[in-house]
Amino acid sequence: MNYLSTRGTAPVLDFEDTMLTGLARDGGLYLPEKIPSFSPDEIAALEGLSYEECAFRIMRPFIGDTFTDDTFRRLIARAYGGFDHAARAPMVQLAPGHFLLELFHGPTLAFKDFAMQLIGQMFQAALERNGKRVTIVGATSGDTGSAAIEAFKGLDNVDVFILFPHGRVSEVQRRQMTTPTEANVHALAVTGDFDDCQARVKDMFNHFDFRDRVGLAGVNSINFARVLAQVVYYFTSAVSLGAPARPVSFTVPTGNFGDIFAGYLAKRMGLPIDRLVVATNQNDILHRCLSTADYRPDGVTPSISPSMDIQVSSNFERALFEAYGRDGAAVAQLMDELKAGGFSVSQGALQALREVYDSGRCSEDETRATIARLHRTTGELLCPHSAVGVKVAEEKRNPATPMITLATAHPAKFPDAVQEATGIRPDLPARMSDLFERPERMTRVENDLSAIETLIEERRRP
Ligand SMILES: Cc1ncc(COP(=O)(O)O)c(C=O)c1O
Ligand SMILES: N[C@@H](CCOP(=O)(O)O)C(=O)O
Repeated sequence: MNYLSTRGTAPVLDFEDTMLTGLARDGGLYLPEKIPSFSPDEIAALEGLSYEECAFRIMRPFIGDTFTDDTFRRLIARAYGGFDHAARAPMVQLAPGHFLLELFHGPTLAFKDFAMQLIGQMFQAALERNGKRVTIVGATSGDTGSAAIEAFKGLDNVDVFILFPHGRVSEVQRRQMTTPTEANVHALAVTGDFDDCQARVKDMFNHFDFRDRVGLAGVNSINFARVLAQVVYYFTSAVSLGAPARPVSFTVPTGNFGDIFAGYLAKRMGLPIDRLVVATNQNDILHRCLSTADYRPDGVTPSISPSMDIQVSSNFERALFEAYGRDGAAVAQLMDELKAGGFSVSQGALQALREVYDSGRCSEDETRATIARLHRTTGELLCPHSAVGVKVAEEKRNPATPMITLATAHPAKFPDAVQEATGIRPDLPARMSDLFERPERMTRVENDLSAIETLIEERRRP
C-alpha cells in the first residue's frame, strides 16, 4: 500500500514511513493511493466479533507488510486491553433512531485513546526493529496531548513535547498533561490558541534541518495512522445497527476534521453511510465553509467545548484533496491562499463536499441546554463536545435512517460546564481520583518558533 501527499510533490511512502514521518515534506498530509474496499459480506461478517478482531480486519489492508498478522494482532490486543469497557466503544440509545457512541472509556477518557494507544504500540514495535529514536512534537487543544503522553510516556527511544494553549484547556486536561513524572514527557504551555500551537508544529516539520536533526515525528491527525485507527468504530457501531443491510448516518463533534474524515474513509471502504454531519461549536468555520464555500479563519473564540476551539482545521485539507479529484496542485494553491487569509472552494468541489458532508452549529447556550435536557430525559451526562454533536444531530436527523452521534469525551474532563448545566459534578474514575493532588510540571513558552525549537533541542535526550 502506497501513500501520497495531498500537495502532490512529496515522496510516495509505505505505511511504516508514513506513520513515522507525520507531515509530508511538501507540507501536505498523506493518504492511501487507493482506498481498500470491503464487500457487503465482509462487512456483515464483522457482526458479533470483538472490537479487536474488527480492528484487525479493517486496518489490515492499509498496513502492507509493516507488521505480520500475529504481531499486528498482538499490538491491537495491547492497545485496547487497558480500556475500562469490555465493548471498547459501547452504544446507548438516546431516542428512537438516535444513538450515542461512547468513545471515552480509554485511559485518558477521550476518543483520542482509540488511535493513540494503538500508534503507541506500533511506534514502539517499528522503532525497536529499526533501532531509531524519535522526537514527537504535538499540538493539542486538550485531548490529543494527554492521550499522546499516556501512550508514549517512559519510552527509551521517544521524547514527547506537547504544545497546548496556555489557559485554554480544562483543568483536568491540563493536569493529565502536567502530572506524569516520566522524564521523556514535556508539556509546553504556549501563549496563544490551538491554531498557533498547530502552526508551530507544522513550521517545525517544514524546517528540514531541525526536523532531521531531532528525528521529528507527529502524532496529531496529520499522521494517517491516527485517522485509520478511528475508522474502526464507524464499522462496529454501524454493523451493530444492521449495516450493511441498513444505512446509518453519523454526527461528529468536529474541530481538526480527523474524526469525521475517518467516517469518510469508512464510507469509501463500503460502509453504507448516508450522511456525515459536521457539528461545530461557535468556532464554526467548517459549517460556514460548507454553507458558503468561503474558508477564512478569523480567530478562535474560547468556548465551553475547548477541544473544538479550532479555526485552521488540519484534515479539511484531506477532504479538499478528495473533493478536487485528488489534484495536489489545486490543494497546494488553496493552502497558499490560506496563508494569505483564506480561500473559496470551487463550485464543483463544494458540490462534492456536500454530497458527503452536512453541517450544523451549536451555540454556547444550546450546548448547556442540551447537557441539561439530555440528563433530564435520558440520564446520560454529556461532555460539552458530545452535547454539540447531539444538538446538531437532532436538527439534521432524517427519521428514516438511524443517527449515531459520537460522544468524544467523558463528562468528568469538563466538570465545570457539566455542573453548571446539571448541578451534578461528574467524578473521575477511581484510578484518577488523586489527579488534583499530584504535582504539576510544565514550561511556559512564547508563540515563537525558534524559542520552541531551542527548548526542544535542549531537553530531548540525544
Ligand atoms: C472531545 C473532543 N471532541 C471533538 C474533537 C474534534 O475532533 P476532530 O479534531 O477530529 O475533528 C476533539 C479534538 O480533536 C476533542 O478532543
Ligand atoms: N481537539 C484536538 C486537537 C488536535 O487534534 P488532532 O486530532 O489533530 O490531534 C485535541 O484535543 O488536542
